[in-house]
Amino acid sequence: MSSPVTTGTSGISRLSALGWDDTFAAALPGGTVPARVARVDRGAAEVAAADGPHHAQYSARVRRAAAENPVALPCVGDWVALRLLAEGRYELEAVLPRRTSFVRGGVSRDSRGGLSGDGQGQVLAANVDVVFVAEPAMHATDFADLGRIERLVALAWESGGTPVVVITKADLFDQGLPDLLADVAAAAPGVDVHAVSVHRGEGVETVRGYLPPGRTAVVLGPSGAGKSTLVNAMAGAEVMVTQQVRAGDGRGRHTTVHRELITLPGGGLVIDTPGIRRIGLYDMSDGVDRVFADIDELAERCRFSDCGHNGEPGCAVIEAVESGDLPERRLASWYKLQREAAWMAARTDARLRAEQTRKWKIIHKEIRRSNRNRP
Ligand SMILES: Nc1nc2c(ncn2[C@@H]2O[C@H](COP(=O)(O)OP(=O)(O)OP(=O)(O)O)[C@@H](O)[C@H]2O)c(=O)[nH]1
Ligand SMILES: [Zn+2]
Repeated sequence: MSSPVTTGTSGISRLSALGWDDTFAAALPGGTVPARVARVDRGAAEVAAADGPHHAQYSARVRRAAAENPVALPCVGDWVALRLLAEGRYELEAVLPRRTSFVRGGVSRDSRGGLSGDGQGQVLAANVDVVFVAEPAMHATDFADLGRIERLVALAWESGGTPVVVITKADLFDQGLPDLLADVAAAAPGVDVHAVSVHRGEGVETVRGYLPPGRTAVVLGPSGAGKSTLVNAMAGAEVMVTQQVRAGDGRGRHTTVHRELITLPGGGLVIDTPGIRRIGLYDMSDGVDRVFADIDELAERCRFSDCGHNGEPGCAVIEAVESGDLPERRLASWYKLQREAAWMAARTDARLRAEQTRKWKIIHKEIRRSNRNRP
């Protein structure tokens, strides 16, 4: 019997161009066809399947699961199982297990790479392989911000994807570029770093090389970093709306309103959603450890295993700062991200929250008592 769910060879190659592979195939329920989510609406998704684009309503099961935990909601980049209801009418029956995901709030990745946590997380993008962290060599009157790179690289690791730092607008900073690249490499150990000037056509091919057919990327970075310009250059066409920098303050503006899963001509995909554009710092404690692997390594030589590198005796990290081996800026950045990560965790972890409330009550009591005892 020929079923409507058969996918021919040309369909398979179209699917693999979208990132489909054996791992996803193994998770596909019987009697369904695979598709990738290109955009989500309330209760429905625009998807790309082997035979083209479809509009698919969420099944009752998907809606129930999402009501319980929003992480179960389909998001851009998800691979999903479609069931044919009637000629041309599909239902989105299941979200296939995500390989990577950008989650905002409340949820973190467990040791097996799955998602855990009891907070109200929201998945911003899924199954992203490469995370380009775009930072302009120079932007208005500011130089590249190493702290922002560290933050976004940590976020990239946390997603499960592979970060690649792209220093954009290299043409604006010829002189300092070698030093800058060395600083960036030190700020993101184990991460590839490239300089790009789209205006001069330099470095674009190198970055393009990370996106063969079927690989999916996001580009993170501040507004005006040149993200859209870079994607358009990689595409060889205008696939993203770029913003002319406003006269006067030299800053770009958010203008991208369009499809959210972009297939580059010649292969590779780019996810660009409003959420990904606004991504800041969410749950990222693992990511912080990884981006500060050098500090982690030094910390093994601290006298106390739980050393906070904050004036404890025998602290190898402080010693490294004093001897000049570790830039002081980097330790300051570590403090800051560590605090933020702890705060994010505290905010979303009910148990920890209760414990902190208790702690604060005790502290407040102490304060009140010491105030009372004041002469
Ligand atoms: N000098 C120089 N300017 C660039 C380069 N690439 C991009 N720009 C300029 O930077 C400005 C912002 O570029 P966009 O690509 O719109 O930046 P974006 O990161 O997508 O910005 P948002 O959409 O606001 O997030 C534009 O005026 C670009 O022409 C480059 O290689 N060199
Ligand atoms: Zn220490």
